[in-house]
Amino acid sequence: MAGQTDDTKREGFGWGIWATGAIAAQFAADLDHVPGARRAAVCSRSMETAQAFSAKHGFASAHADPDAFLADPAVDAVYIASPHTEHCAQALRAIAAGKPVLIEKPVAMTSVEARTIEDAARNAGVFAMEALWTRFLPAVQRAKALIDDGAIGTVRRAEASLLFHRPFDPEHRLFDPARGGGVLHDLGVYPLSLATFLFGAPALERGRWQAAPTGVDRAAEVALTCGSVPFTAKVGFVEDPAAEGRNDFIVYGETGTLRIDRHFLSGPSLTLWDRPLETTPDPRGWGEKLARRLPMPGRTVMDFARPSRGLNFQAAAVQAAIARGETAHPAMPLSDSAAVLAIIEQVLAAPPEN
Ligand SMILES: NC(=O)C1=CN([C@@H]2O[C@H](COP(=O)(O)OP(=O)(O)OC[C@H]3O[C@@H](n4cnc5c(N)ncnc54)[C@H](OP(=O)(O)O)[C@@H]3O)[C@@H](O)[C@H]2O)C=CC1
Ligand SMILES: O=C1OC[C@@H](O)[C@H](O)[C@H]1O
Repeated sequence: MAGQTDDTKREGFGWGIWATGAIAAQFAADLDHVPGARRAAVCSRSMETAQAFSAKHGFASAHADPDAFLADPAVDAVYIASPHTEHCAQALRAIAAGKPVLIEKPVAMTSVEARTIEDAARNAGVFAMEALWTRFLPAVQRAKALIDDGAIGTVRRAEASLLFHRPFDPEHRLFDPARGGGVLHDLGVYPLSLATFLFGAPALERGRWQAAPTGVDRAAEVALTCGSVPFTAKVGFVEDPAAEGRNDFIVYGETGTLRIDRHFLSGPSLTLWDRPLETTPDPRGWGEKLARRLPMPGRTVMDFARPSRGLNFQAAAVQAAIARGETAHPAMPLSDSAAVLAIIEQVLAAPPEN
């Protein structure tokens, strides 16, 4: 262990971060926007890396031994930011040590693993949640309230896309089977989980996918019924930047239409139309970009600009749930995480189409 935590100076809620990659750095930065949060400790596979990350982001201590990290009394909760394949084992280890856990998405590789984490947390009386930050964004919370309050009438159907420019690279975790590569686990969880949150439990109607040269899924289309709402999602890692998707989430109601705008996973804004539409304008077009700045009859744009990436809202929700003595968050229960992984398993059980 490097660094010292002076017990007399420990105030607030101490976060420990397990892993030091890209999202770990963004979470560490977003802790600036979490009231009461304190940067307690970092754990890496290498002490040198842990110390460098700790120094850069202002953590109190650095660890290369997970047992010492999990025994650190300054850590009130652990944020797991490793590749998907590590999530389940690390979460179970943290729970066994009595540390609440916020586990990056996907919470695990399989629905069975997700349920194992859920059972372990419940039995130990320790908090656990998938870090599906999108559910906690103010724009998404507002979208749910609008839908539930009937602002667009009965929901007829919904659709979403997330196609990101990610050229094939066999070394990258996204394409590496050993590190949980594949678009459904990486991006697919966003639309599937959000549809589950907004409309209800998912049931698979149809699914298809294409494989990357490493065998993992690089594109997929999924049709679900969530609650009673038909929902379709397209996800992909695309070679050509021009092939990126609309990356928005559209809810078609009987009296209105609501769009969580591009890129919906970070909830930058909402657009509400006061009438039912069969489609909405493509957010990538210049006309649409201009239209969003101008007042338009029958159309309201709600802006949710913020200084953070948006990981802070889930962290604040976790702190509050732990303060209430909960072992799960009502807005993101692990049963939903398991249900989404079960859908992904059903889709990938069929052979790829290429
Ligand atoms: N919420 C969001 O917006 C995002 C979430 N994610 C999720 O976060 C997780 C991590 O993604 P990301 O940060 O992009 O990944 P990175 O590859 O950038 O970082 C992963 C880190 O995990 C640690 N690690 C532990 N075991 C391994 C291993 N076997 N191989 C490689 N690294 C390992 C490493 O830290 P060390 O060397 O210190 O041990 C590494 O730096 C994923 O599950 C992903 O789905 C990712 C991006 C955005
Ligand atoms: O969670 C994520 O969101 C943003 C993507 O770029 C990244 O691949 C994914 O892990």
